[in-house]
Amino acid sequence: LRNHLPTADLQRLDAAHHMHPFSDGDELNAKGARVITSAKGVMLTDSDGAEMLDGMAGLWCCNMGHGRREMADAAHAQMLQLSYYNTFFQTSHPPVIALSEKLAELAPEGMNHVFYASGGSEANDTNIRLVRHYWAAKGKPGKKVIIARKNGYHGSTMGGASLGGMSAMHAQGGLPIPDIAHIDQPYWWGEGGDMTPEEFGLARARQLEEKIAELGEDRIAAFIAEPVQGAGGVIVPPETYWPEIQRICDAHEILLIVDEVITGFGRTGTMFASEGMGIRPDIITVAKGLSSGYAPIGGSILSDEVAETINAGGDFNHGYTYSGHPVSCAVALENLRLMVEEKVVETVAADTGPYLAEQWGTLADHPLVGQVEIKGMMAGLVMTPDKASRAAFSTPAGYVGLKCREHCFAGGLVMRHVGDRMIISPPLVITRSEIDLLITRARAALDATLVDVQKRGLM
Ligand SMILES: Cc1ncc(COP(=O)(O)O)c(CNc2cccc(C(=O)O)c2)c1O
Repeated sequence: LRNHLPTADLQRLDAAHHMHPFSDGDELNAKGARVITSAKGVMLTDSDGAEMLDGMAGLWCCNMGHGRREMADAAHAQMLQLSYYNTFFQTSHPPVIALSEKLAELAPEGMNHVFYASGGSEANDTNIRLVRHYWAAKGKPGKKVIIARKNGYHGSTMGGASLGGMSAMHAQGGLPIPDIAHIDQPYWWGEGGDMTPEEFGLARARQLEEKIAELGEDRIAAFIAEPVQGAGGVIVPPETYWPEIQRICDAHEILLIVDEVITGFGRTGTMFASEGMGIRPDIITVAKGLSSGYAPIGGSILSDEVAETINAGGDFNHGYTYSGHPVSCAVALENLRLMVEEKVVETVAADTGPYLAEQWGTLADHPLVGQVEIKGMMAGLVMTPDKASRAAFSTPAGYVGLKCREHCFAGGLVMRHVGDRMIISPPLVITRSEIDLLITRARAALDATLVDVQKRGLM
């Protein structure tokens, strides 16, 4: 597995044979990738033996932390028992049955059926086809349009990337696919102007009602949104936003898809963010924290009404080879068992989440920081040259963010940048002392970035 090659050799082979996601290949290959070789708890180790605090839980997914032996044992046992069988052709297997039963137990009331995928993008592709099939089964085949939001993120398949509102993704591959519409995001700091957050939240939610009227309710199938935008930069919507979205979905015959790929399984301090934010989904997209990243798995948790309509609608001609993969299901089941047994979500809600909020909040006094936002254990801050005017830096978006990210890595912390916002989403098992380490390293990176910014005369 090439675990013990020197870094330079690993980087050379990586550059020669591996195409990376979301990367500028030549730039990365000239520099050489950072090679992560092992991880334990919240700590990563790279091929030079350098240790880093994994402030991003991998990619928002390692909720239970890295290197849990119980997960390896669950995978090993299942591989020996039944390493693969499909769930097509009227077959099933105990791991997918047990996981589905567990998800029905953990999901919000009245959501008792799961369709599986290998990740969040595939699950959202399922959702596009499923909601269109749902309305056809209801005798309203014209209801095809799905409304989503600019700067939302729903994956990188043709469907997922089309639902997403990232223009750089749409520019490659002729996206979005037909019958996908976007409204603005509820990002007050960047787009709120002179409105109060409360006014802004209502205004942005009402764009949904305006879009429904513009396109015609008889053409709209669903609205999809993340409770809190993740890859968009941890955008926590104003309090007024979601109740208004819910009112609009209730008032008009459209399904509500809540994409909880990031926010699901404890990330915001409740098992699902929907519960904590009073949202009543018809479909919940899940992935990431479902298995804590130990094995690829995603899915769509359906309301009873949606499931019953699909089940009564004849053949639903959709599915994947690895829908309900037995090893992924066994690993996910063990992940959820550990999460519940160790009361991880309760601890996030009552102890480490509030502590992280308190410590993350101290960064608001840093000269570079405009606003800090946090929901459970996903947090963001925006860097600005002028807090009062909420100005952006004159450099291209992301220039200052990239500087800060490099200072983080140099200081032993993985913190993500989205534009000039810095974001964290640590493993939910992070302790108070590890939070202290995270904050110390984040502040040091902000200090070093401030020096860079002042040297360049950016503030
Ligand atoms: C809300 C949401 N929905 C769907 C997906 C797609 O899941 P898959 O990747 O498993 O197909 C995601 C994934 N989120 C994601 C994936 C890759 C990178 C980053 C980033 O923040 O840089 C975020 C996501 O955050």
